Amino acid sequence: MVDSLHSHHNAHESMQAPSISLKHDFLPKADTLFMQLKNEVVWDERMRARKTASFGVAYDYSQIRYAPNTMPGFLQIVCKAIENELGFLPNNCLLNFYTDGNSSMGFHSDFTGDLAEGSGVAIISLGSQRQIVYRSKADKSQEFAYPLPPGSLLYMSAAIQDDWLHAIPKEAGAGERISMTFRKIVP
Ligand SMILES: O=C(O)CCC(=O)C(=O)O
Ligand SMILES: [Fe+2]
Repeated sequence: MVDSLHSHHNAHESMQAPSISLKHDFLPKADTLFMQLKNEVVWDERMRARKTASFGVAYDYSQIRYAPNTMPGFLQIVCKAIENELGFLPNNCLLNFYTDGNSSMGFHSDFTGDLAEGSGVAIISLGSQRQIVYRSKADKSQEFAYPLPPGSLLYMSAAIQDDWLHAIPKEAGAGERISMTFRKIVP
């Protein structure tokens, strides 16, 4: 099922929800992939708030440079599934490992200047369910929260980043979560 909410670019836009799309049960066997990534990935610990890893083309993210890294076959399959669903083939997958409910990501917008024309950011969630919260840049009081169950696919167009910040807030009691963020980067 796809929940797609389209904002109308008018004066009341801040009252509209962000035009993300969220598809539940996109990825089968989310638990298996979670365990495989958790155990087999060489996690980068340069960041304080969470562990990360990058596959595919080199990528600069959050002031950290990730070297090019071969995309393993099982991630190439996920990239193909995303191409089927969203119409672009990602060439980078950045993983975020939130070890517990204290791991978080503060409000930010993703840089879109290096994304291929017509593509945005796709996020597959694995492990413990967390919420993503969108906050309107025009009216900070406007916030919209969406639960991200394991196996779900969230898509944000590049344009959403102009009008909205997003965050993964701390959540007491949450367990381990891995998010897989996919981009088609133009070198
Ligand atoms: O972990 C998530 O679902 C959000 C990731 C994110 O916003 C990012 O990597 O920029
Ligand atoms: Fe982000």
